[in-house]
Amino acid sequence: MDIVLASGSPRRRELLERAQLDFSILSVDIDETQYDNESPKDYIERMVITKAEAAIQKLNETSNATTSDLAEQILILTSDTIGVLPDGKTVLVKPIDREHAYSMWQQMSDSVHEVWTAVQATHIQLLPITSEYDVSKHNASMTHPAFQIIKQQQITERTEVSFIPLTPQMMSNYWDSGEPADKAGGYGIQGLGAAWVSRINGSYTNVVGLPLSQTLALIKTLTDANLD
Ligand SMILES: Cc1cn([C@H]2C[C@H](O)[C@@H](COP(=O)(O)OP(=O)(O)OP(=O)(O)O)O2)c(=O)[nH]c1=O
Repeated sequence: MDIVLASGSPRRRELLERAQLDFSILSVDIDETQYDNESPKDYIERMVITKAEAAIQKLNETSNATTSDLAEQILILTSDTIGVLPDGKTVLVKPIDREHAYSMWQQMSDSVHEVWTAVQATHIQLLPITSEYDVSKHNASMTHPAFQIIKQQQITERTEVSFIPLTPQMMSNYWDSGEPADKAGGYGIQGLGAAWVSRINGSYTNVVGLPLSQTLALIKTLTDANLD
């Protein structure tokens, strides 16, 4: 079964490459706006499902054109990373601007927050589907192949991250580095952001965006269950 990492994140690609698996990349773009009163758990679970649905739609568009290039069975991996404050409700996402980053960092300064990464593995298979349609008012039907979900499974891994006290100068310098912009909570533990982290409790790769050993276990569960 082919593995497709449906992610535009270079961190996720680099982490999965460390497992020396064959996989390909499919970038998907979805609306990541949190609903009003949506819990962190509901939000992150919805994100990985929506990313998987977007990937299936993209593959189906491709399969209509070039079916022969695609494997008949694919395992799609989608992932989403958020920060969660100790109130258990406030979600830290990618900063939309400097002020947004500062307001998140003020709440994380000299405190502990959690980083949650959800991973969904979605096993899909190319199957014939029949669609009914109306040609010149005569009913007709057409069969064509499309990917359909055979099985899906999710995990969510949580890591505690402690931050040192942050000064306005530190925040200003860090924002100007450009590193925070595309990262949940506005920091990268794998980059300059490491200087702000005094301690972590849990998986490091989870903070970077893909809990590697847990993701590999998930892949194994789904592929073993479905391959001869
Ligand atoms: C906390 C933290 C997050 N991040 C990154 C991981 C994720 O790429 C990003 C959170 O945004 P996500 O929406 O989870 O992912 P993404 O938009 O980068 O990629 P995808 O196409 O898969 O949706 O923040 C770090 O790189 N380092 C960190 O320390």
